[in-house]
Amino acid sequence: MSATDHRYPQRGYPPVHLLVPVKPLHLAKSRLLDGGARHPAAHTELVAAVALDTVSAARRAAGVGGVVVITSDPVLTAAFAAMGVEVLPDAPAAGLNAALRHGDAALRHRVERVGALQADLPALRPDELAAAISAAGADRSFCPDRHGTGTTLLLAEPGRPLDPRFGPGSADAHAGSGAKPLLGPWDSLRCDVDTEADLRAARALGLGPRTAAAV
Ligand SMILES: Nc1nc2c(ncn2[C@@H]2O[C@H](COP(=O)(O)OP(=O)(O)OP(=O)(O)O)[C@@H](O)[C@H]2O)c(=O)[nH]1
Ligand SMILES: C=C(OP(=O)(O)O)C(=O)O
Repeated sequence: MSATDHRYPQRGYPPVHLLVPVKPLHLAKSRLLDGGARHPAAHTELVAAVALDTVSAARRAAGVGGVVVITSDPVLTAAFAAMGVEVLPDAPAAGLNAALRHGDAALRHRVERVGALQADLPALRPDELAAAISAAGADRSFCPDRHGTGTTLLLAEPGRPLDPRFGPGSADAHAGSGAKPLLGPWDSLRCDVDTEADLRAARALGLGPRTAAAV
């Protein structure tokens, strides 16, 4: 679909509803925990703070019609509900892409466009997410992480399935699925946090308030 798609001549493109999957806190971000730098309780607090900052920033981005978290973690479910964020349980509990496909199916009958955003973007700036969504137009698109191998954002074409291909080498997998790479100067959108080095990079960009307090 081209950026001048005739279906959206006057009002621009439909807003995207972003699915944000998060593992149960005690299982999430094991590579950060393996660094041994913090106590398990501090680790879960940090992972929760990162997810909350990510979602909070995403909700404030132009072009985002809503954010729906996919998780079975009870602490996260309560925290997001308190923020007024819709939460879907993790089904069929068969990994990240299965959870996203399930969320896509749950949403697509009631929204025009679905996307997926990683939950580990603690420096995310709403203006950078908005700029990436704008650059996507109505095309199936993805934003590679700062290493160029992973994916932080995937946008389906309006009315089309998300067809997520997250996992090792997902940037190539998404490009191979016909998605357009979004390669603008959006450091905060590209800085997902898997390791202590990633966390330092995010800190240099400026952490969200909950993450800043947790580190
Ligand atoms: N709901 C849900 N989210 C998942 C699942 N697997 C991964 N995620 C989330 O998807 C995002 C990307 O996953 P990774 O970057 O590999 O994060 P992770 O699995 O927590 O990290 P590692 O343990 O270090 O591999 C993270 O926010 C995870 O919490 C899953 O099976 N269900
Ligand atoms: C699952 C992914 O995240 P990460 O590479 O951070 O594990 C991905 O980028 O597809």
